[in-house]
Amino acid sequence: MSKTIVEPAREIAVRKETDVLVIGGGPSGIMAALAAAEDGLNVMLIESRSFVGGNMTIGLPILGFLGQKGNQIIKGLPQQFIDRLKAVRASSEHRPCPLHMSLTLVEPEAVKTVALQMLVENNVDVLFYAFCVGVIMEGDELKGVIIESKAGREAILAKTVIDCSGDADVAYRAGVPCEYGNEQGGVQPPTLMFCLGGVDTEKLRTSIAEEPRTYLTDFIPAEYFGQNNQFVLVGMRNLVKKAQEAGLTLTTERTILITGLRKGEVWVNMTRVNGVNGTDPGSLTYGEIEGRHQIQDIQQYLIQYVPGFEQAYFLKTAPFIGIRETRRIQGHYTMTREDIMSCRHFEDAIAVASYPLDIHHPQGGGCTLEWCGDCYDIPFRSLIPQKIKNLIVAGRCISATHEAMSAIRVMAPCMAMGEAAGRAAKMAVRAGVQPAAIDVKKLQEELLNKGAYLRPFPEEPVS
Ligand SMILES: Cc1cc2nc3c(=O)[nH]c(=O)nc-3n(C[C@H](O)[C@H](O)[C@H](O)COP(=O)(O)OP(=O)(O)OC[C@H]3O[C@@H](n4cnc5c(N)ncnc54)[C@H](O)[C@@H]3O)c2cc1C
Repeated sequence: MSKTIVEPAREIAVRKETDVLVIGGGPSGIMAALAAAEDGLNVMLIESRSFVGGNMTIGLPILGFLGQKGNQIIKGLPQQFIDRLKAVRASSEHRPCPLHMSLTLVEPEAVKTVALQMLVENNVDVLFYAFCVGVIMEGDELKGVIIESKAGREAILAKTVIDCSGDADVAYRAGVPCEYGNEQGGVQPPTLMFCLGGVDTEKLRTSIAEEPRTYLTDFIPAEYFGQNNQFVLVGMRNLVKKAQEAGLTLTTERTILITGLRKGEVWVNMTRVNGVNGTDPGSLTYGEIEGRHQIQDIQQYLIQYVPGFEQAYFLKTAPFIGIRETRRIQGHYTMTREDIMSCRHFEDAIAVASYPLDIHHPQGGGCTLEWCGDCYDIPFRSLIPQKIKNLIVAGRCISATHEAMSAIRVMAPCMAMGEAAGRAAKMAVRAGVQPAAIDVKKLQEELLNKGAYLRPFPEEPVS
């Protein structure tokens, strides 16, 4: 056992008592707080950084608004958020994409501003610069959390807590059984995103459309690039190989580029740091150091080998390294690969998703993708943790296997889960019952009334 010390017990101030407390202001947390606050409950959102948005601020397109058949499957509050972004020209349309089903390009700085505006307008009490580090329990009931900040250690008490930390921080500390990674404990590697300016994206896309044999892309047919100037490019494996043979250190097999909303800007999703544990600061620091180190060769590769990058220059890195996977809770139901591949319906569906299984291998530089051909439901039971009361979990750390998580983790479904969790928390507080005991039919009715999408029920019985 490593060396330990005993920290003396001490009295700490209760900073706030609230109805609903949301931990984490990423895609799921923003929607959870907005939904919970909709008709007047006291809602607080704690975020460790100085802005909301989570991974929506690291230069990624939002994936998953459209399903594999092209229909829009994420609506409701997430769509209202996109509409607000569109009003300030900070979001694209939901563009169909043969690989990702759809991509919605958003401007990271506007995400921070617009999401915060919406939270403030809805009277959500947002607290930045505060880390949730512990829980307050009475038996198996979660009564609140402990936060640490410049102000020291303080308590927040809440009737219902929603864990949207991505890492299941609250659930884990409360004693909810959690899993980490695949059967060998391997997690999908993180990526430090970065952005280049001065890219001739017109030249890039026309080169692919006109010379598909030279610029080979994965899954997405070359003609697609001839159609529009906002796209995600995955592939050019031959060029990556060539650059590696010429001595550049590239840790991924594929070129992954995302056009920004601003002319000439391209976000690069190509650093990979295998073995990083996103719940350990030492490991995260290693990820940041190694991620930054990798950028130099990737930039050189793009300038030397990829058309349109000849005049490219470095603009910025994302505000933090993007963590794909850490803990997942064990809930009342654990979503599996089979649920996704069989497009499964659930009686207690609270969101519909369609994104494929997409596993960046924990070792090596490869990736596996598998499509089910349509949509699958996310059941409410996967948001309800085992053993602990007063807690709902939303976002990438819900109860799902390593494989199923690789599909439900993209941001549009995370937002839809957040909305459902917020509405469920509101119902639980109003009725004075546990989240697990709310009437899920009423939750589904409210979701539909508020514009969310749920699939019509099939004729045959479902579980
Ligand atoms: C490199 C990379 C590429 C990806 N590509 C895409 C893509 O192209 N499109 C797509 O849709 N999805 C993509 N994803 C997946 C997606 O971004 C995430 O799965 C999704 O953002 C998860 O949402 P979330 O709300 O669960 O968590 P997050 O977005 O991680 O948000 C969690 C928030 O909680 C805060 N927080 C965490 N712990 C605490 C704490 N203890 N106290 C206080 N605050 C806390 C964090 O600061 C953060 O703001 C990618 C992920 C990565 C890492």
